[in-house]
Amino acid sequence: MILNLDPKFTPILNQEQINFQSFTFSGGEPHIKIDPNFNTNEKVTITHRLNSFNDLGLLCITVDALRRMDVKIIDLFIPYFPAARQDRVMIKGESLSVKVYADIINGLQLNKVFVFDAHSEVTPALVNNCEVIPNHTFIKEVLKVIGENVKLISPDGGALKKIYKVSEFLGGIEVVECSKSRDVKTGRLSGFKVYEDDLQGMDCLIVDDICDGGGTFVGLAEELKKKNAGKLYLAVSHGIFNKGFEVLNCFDKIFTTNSFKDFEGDNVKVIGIDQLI
Ligand SMILES: O=P(O)(O)OC[C@H]1O[C@H](OP(=O)(O)OP(=O)(O)O)[C@H](O)[C@@H]1O
Repeated sequence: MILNLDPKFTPILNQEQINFQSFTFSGGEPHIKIDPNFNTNEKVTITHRLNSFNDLGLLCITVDALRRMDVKIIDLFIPYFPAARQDRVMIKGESLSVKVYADIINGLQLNKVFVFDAHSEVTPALVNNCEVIPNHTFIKEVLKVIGENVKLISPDGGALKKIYKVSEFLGGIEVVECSKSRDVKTGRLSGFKVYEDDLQGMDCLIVDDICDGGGTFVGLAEELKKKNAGKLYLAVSHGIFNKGFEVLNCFDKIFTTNSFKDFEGDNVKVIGIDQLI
C-alpha cells in the first residue's frame, strides 16, 4: 500500500494507493485526513519529496494518523534527504542539521527508510534502518543517451568512492579524479584541480549527488576545458539548481532526476525516480 504525500511525485505506481485529504491551516500547520478504507494490517510505504521542515511536519502527522489506525509496519521513501550536506560542524556555532532531521525521523520508528544517492555515509549511519539506493541505474540511463565513450569525472574527494562503484557497475569506464577547495569560514569555492594532464578531446561526464548553485560544476568545467576535454555533460541525482540552468550553459547536456522537484528545460533531461527503483 502506498501513501504518496506529494501529488506531483509518483515514484511507486504498481501498488494500491491510499487516499487522503490534506491542507494547510491559515496559521501554517499541515492537516491530514486519511481514508480509512484500506487493509490496515498491510505494510504502508509513505512516499514524499521531503525537502524542508514543513514537509517533515506533514510526514510526522501522517505517521501519527496511520499509527492511530493501527498500522504496524510503515516504510518511508524519501529520495532526497534534507540537510544531508550539513553532515559535519565546520566551525563552532553551526548545527549538525542532518542529525536533527535523522533524530526526528528515527522517533517515528519506521520499518525502513529508503534514500536515493545519499550525500555521504553520514546519513545512513544516523538514520535507523536506512537503505541507500545507489545512482548506478541513473548513470546507466544517462549513458544510453550520450554513449559510453566518455570519462567519468569525480568532482571532489567526497564523490570518489561512489564514482568508482558506478564505474565498476558499468564495466570499468575510466574515472578522472578531481578536487576542489573551499574557504572554511566563507564556504566559497577557491580552486579546482584535475588530476590528468591531457583529456585528449574525450567527452566528460561529471557525476555528483547534488547541483545547488552550480559553482562546483562551472569551475570544474573550466578546468576540464583547459585540459582539452571534448563535450561536457553533468549528471546529478538531486537537482536544486537555485541559480537556474543559464549558469550551466558550458554543459552540452544536464541530467537529473525528480527527487527534489520537477524541472523543464531545453538542455535538461529529467529521468524519473520511478524508472530507477
Ligand atoms: O552546485 P553547488 O552549489 O556547487 O553544490 C554542489 C556540491 O555541493 C555538494 O558537495 P559539498 O561541497 O557540500 O561537498 P563536501 O561534503 O564533500 O564538502 C555536492 O556534493 C556538490 O559537489
